[in-house]
Amino acid sequence: MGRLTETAAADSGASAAHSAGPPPTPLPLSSTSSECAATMASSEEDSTNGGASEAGEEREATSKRRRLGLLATTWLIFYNIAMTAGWLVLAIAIIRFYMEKGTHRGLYKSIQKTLKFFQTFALLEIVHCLIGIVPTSVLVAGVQVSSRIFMVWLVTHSIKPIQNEESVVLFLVAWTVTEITRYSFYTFNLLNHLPYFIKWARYNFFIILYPVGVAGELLTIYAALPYVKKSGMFSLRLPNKYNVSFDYYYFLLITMASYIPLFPQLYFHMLRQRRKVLHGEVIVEKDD
Ligand SMILES: CCCCCCCCCCCCC/C=C/C(=O)SCCNC(=O)CCNC(=O)[C@H](O)C(C)(C)COP(=O)(O)OP(=O)(O)OC[C@H]1O[C@@H](n2cnc3c(N)ncnc32)[C@H](O)[C@@H]1OP(=O)(O)O
Repeated sequence: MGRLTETAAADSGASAAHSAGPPPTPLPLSSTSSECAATMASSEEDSTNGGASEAGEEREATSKRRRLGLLATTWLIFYNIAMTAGWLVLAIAIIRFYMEKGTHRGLYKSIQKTLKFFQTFALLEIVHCLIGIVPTSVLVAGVQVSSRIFMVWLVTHSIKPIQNEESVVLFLVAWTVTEITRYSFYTFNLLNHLPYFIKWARYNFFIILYPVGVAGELLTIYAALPYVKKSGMFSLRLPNKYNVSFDYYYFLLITMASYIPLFPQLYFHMLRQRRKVLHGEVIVEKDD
């Protein structure tokens, strides 16, 4: 797979573009996501810019909403509120479990239904990109969501003996904090009332949480390997009527290896988003 995104950041041009009014943002929502070649300008400048910046932001937000359409905006607000609530419920359940039991053993079992429901619901994020109501690249969202779905259903749900591993707690906590921040960011952003600390959290927490979450995922898959090898689960041995063989053990090894090229791309994508949103850089992104 080639690079997920390519970025040309123009630091100096950004502030000039902003002081002249709303930046020349094309219509990321009107182009198809597979094209996903969009020039995106920042939605906020340094707070030092004061009223002019706020007026520019207001105009940009209004024109963005108009482009998005009432139906899509209403749906996204509903979706983001539901997801924020879902991950909040999960956070409360995790904290309560620890306070009552004082151990992580049994935690996964007690929260698994909520986790499975809301993480599976997140498949809609790929649909949002495909139909063009959010400007995220299908590829970026696809890798992010599918790796989570894979972890939930094909690893943690399917391989019961690993459910009490500490590494499961690691990715659970990283995902939960990330998603509460991310979905509340989208919600407030759509409502045009985004508190700065949520924006700050959205584009800073991931710096630590992404590596923590990925470490948790990789350690969990690693812990699953002996069970998969012993049980031969999800594997197809020859001879069989289809004349194909599949070994889930090697599939897991390949999946672990695929984090090496894929994770840095997601991480650098987020670093670019951070520069765009928090520091006002103009970013040109395109899919391969
Ligand atoms: C079959 C097996 C496959 C296995 C594959 C294995 C390989 C996997 C390797 C990598 C594995 C990663 C696993 C993940 C682990 C974790 O999550 S750990 C916890 C920490 N995680 C994070 O911090 C996640 C960070 N990632 C994300 O936030 C997203 O997933 C993202 C897709 C990368 C985000 O990208 P993007 O959407 O481009 O960034 P934003 O800045 O948030 O949004 C851009 C614009 O889009 C608008 N938008 C997006 N979604 C919505 C929405 N739901 N509602 C409204 N608006 C939305 C957003 O407002 C932005 O708009 P503009 O302001 O106009 O730019």
